[in-house]
Amino acid sequence: MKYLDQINSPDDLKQIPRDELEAVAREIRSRIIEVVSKNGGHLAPSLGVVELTIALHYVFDLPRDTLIWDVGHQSYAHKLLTGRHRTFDTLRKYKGISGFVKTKESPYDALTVGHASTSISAGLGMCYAKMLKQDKSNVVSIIGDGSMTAGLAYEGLNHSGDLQQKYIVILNDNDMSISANVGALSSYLSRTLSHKALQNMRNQFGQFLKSVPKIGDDMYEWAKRWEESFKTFVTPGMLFEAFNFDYFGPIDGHNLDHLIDILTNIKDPDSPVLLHVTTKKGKGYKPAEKNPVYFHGVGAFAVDTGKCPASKSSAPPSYTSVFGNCMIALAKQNKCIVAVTAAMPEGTGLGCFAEQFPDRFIDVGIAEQHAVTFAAGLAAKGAKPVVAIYSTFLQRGYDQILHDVCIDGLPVIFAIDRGGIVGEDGPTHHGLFDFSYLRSIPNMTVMAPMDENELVRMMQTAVAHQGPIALRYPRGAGQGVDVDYNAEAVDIGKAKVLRTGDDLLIIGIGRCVNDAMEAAEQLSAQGIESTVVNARFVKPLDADLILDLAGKIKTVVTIEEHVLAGGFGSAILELICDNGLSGCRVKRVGVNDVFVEHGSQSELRKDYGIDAQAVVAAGLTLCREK
Ligand SMILES: Cc1ncc(C[n+]2csc(CCOP(=O)(O)OP(=O)(O)O)c2C)c(N)n1
Ligand SMILES: CC(=O)[C@@H](O)[C@H](O)COP(=O)(O)O
Ligand SMILES: [Mg+2]
Repeated sequence: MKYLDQINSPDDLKQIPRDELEAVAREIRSRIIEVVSKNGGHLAPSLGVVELTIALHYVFDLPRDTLIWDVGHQSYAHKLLTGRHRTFDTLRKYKGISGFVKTKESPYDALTVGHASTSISAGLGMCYAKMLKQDKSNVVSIIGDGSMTAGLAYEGLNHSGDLQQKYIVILNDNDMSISANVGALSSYLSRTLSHKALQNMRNQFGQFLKSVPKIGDDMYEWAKRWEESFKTFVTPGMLFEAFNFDYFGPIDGHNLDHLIDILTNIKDPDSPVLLHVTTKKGKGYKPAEKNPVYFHGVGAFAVDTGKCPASKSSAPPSYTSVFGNCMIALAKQNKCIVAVTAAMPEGTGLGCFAEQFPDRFIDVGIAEQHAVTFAAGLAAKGAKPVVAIYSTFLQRGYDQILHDVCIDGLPVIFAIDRGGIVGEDGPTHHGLFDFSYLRSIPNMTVMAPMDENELVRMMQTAVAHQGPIALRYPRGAGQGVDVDYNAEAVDIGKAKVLRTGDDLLIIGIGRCVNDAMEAAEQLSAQGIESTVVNARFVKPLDADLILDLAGKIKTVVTIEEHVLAGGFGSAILELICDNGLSGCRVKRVGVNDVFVEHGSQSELRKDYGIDAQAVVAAGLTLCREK
């Protein structure tokens, strides 16, 4: 590619004549579409910021100046301009480059991101650290309108206005989150001239007014009020002006010349500046422009049609789709059921629910803390809220779960999707900590289904339960079992023996129960007969059953798609130890004390040892030591 082949850093970009940058943008779009059509990824967000990315790399002195991309899912152009054009084919692939901004990957990646709305707080911190070192280089955070719905963003804005650091925030407003954006963020009508000279003239005029004897101050205040009311009327940047940011915009985020001029004007600010740019999500690829929701995060697709290969009809339904169908069935029976999502209606399978029960479907935006406490309020007044939030994003609402739901034991259901290894999104998105962060909270019940039919049964259990309860299930296809949406509930704290054998006890939780069964078959072929238990509950454990079996068999293997620290296996160890079961030896299969990288779920499960082979190895070791 004529331009990308010669760009290994932003300095190379600066050598390109300004009137050829549009051609660079075309090449970048073509490269992004080419690779994402094969690897999958966040196409629409990245296509929407191609010009903005070029302008930022053209104006600022990277990596001395610091760019912080919020979420980082829109960073493909940034990667292509910072030496990753030749490795871009490995995007999101196992041991390839990440689909998000990642400090380990490049000196141009200032912060590892993936969870939304962190860029303002982190950027302010970087500003302050630079100030302490008399480092006058710029810090620029780029945050989307969807990510501006999170409270954390306002905490950062509020503090920025107080610290008055030399800081630039760019609001990339494409009027979309993953779905249509929610919340009161107003659409912006006009723009404020940003030219520094005009800003200087404004300041000089103010000084002149103040200098007029006797009436100067009053005239200045009057002029100031007039300007504020004009700006408030014409460019409602008042939200940001209230945070002591100088607001500029909104400007066309696809007009390269305009962007370069304005960024040049606002560079090296004397106080916090917010530049509001409007962009089109999916810009430059018609299917993505037409359907930015679908192309927000997409699998492999045919470039000419924009169509993804039809999923094999034989593929089992996803846990997510079964959850969505189950919610509709339950809501028909129970008028109290209300679904709450944090900006992920499609991802959590609630799209159809929202259509059928619009009054009982609430999307709070990217506001997981609010979602949980809002649900606590719903429950406190008789509703039966189902909070559907991915495991990794629910981490953001931990205190709200503990403080606002569990202390009072309010009947909130947590439908925790993406539990376990999620695959290509990598370490910022794997849901590997929820057993630990939930089971330590009094009044909380934690369960995980072994298959999609058991998910339905556990949802029945959850709706009937009069207290906080969480069920956690994985990303992707189910086990291919029949699903009975009228199946009866499972009894809380009761496990199920799936297979008997005297040589080894294998206890699995969630989808890992299937690995346990596979391992038992492999061990049987080697003369080792196992009892396999589907634990169903992380809390409360089926203590009587587990202690009885472990006391008899003495060799135990646990398996979970979760970190070992504080997870399901730890709970089994605590139970066995606390009950003085002597001579009982336990091996836990789970994720060691590391962050799991990105790749396919199957590659990662194999690489991190969360599979039948790992159970077989642990079982053989224990039995040989008998
Ligand atoms: C804390 C958190 N919640 C939810 C998500 C899922 N998520 C990723 S991108 C996104 C929408 C972001 O919208 P915006 O900031 O406007 O960026 P755009 O995709 O429009 O460029 C959401 C909800 C996340 N990454 N982090
Ligand atoms: C960027 C982001 O956080 C989301 O788009 C996330 O990647 C969605 O994950 P799923 O693809 O599992 O719904
Ligand atoms: Mg957006």
